[in-house]
Amino acid sequence: MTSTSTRQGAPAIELRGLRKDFGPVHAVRGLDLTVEQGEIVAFLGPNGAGKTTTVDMVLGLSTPTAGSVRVLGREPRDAVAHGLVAAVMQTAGLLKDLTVRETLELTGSLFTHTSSVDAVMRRAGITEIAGRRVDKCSGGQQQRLRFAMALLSDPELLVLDEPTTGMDVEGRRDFWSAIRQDAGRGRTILFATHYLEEADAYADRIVLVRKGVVVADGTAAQIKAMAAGRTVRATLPGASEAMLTDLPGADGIEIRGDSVLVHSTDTDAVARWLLTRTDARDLEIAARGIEDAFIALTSDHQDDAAGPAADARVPQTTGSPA
Ligand SMILES: Nc1ncnc2c1ncn2[C@@H]1O[C@H](COP(=O)(O)OP(=O)(O)OP(=O)(O)O)[C@@H](O)[C@H]1O
Repeated sequence: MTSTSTRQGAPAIELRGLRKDFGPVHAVRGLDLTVEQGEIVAFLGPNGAGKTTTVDMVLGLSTPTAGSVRVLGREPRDAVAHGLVAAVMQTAGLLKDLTVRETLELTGSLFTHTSSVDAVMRRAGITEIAGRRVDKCSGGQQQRLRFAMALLSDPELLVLDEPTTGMDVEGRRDFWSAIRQDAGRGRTILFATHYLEEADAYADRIVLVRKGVVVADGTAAQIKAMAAGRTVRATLPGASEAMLTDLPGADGIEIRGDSVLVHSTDTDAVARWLLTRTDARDLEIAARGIEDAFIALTSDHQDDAAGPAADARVPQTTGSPA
């Protein structure tokens, strides 16, 4: 990789107080994040959390309303111009009449320094489809072609924005296996995704965003630990929110007819309170699935002033994960 062009020791990405407004929409609301060189970071969050808006600013495609972005110690556009950063975007256009090899040769002709077309095809796992026309490639193969295009400049930082959206299970697995093998070479990778299991399987570190700010930052194990919790289900005739305002330790409460579901990390306290302070009966306590936990961490219940996101937050890591 072109390490001589990188500022020595500079973080791969440094975002400070980053904000982006689109008129009245506050898409990013004061986001701080440091990604060290060599880290593989998943940028995870629900629809509209601000992932793409942030990625666009990292790539110099848009400018912040406030705050700063540094990429490998440089302004984003400068880093991109030096070939230090490349992106794999779901929507990036491909010319459908060209073959895979022709696409890469054409892209390579735009750079002064490039890796060989054969080498990037090998690394992206598309050597066997070199002669195939782009419009005959599956969605997954097209994404691996975009990955190969991104590798041509041998970038220090690779940014992937929801790279596997719409791909089937096999396509996603092949895509990630190619990315993972390449990441072994020390490249920094930031990928935005909706898929918790992808973040879990492929990232050293998960940064969870919600409404334009970071709400959790840690290893997959740390995120899962903070997302851990259980659900208390009880029958409570005539249940209402007003009856449950003093309920201790609830991360979220759902009322469905005469049933109450309470998400909590201290389900003993919840159960005790329900049994002693209300007419609740038929209590069941069950572990939450990881998807439920993710929803709990990023749901609107987190808006409460003393919301559990603040309580459960994993200390922000500024270096590589242990
Ligand atoms: N160009 C724009 N003009 C107006 N609003 C925008 C624009 N781009 C994004 N937004 C809004 O900013 C917020 C953040 O959007 P963004 O696309 O960054 O979220 P995201 O986390 O990438 O979501 P998704 O997972 O759905 O792709 C959303 O409310 C979105 O509607």
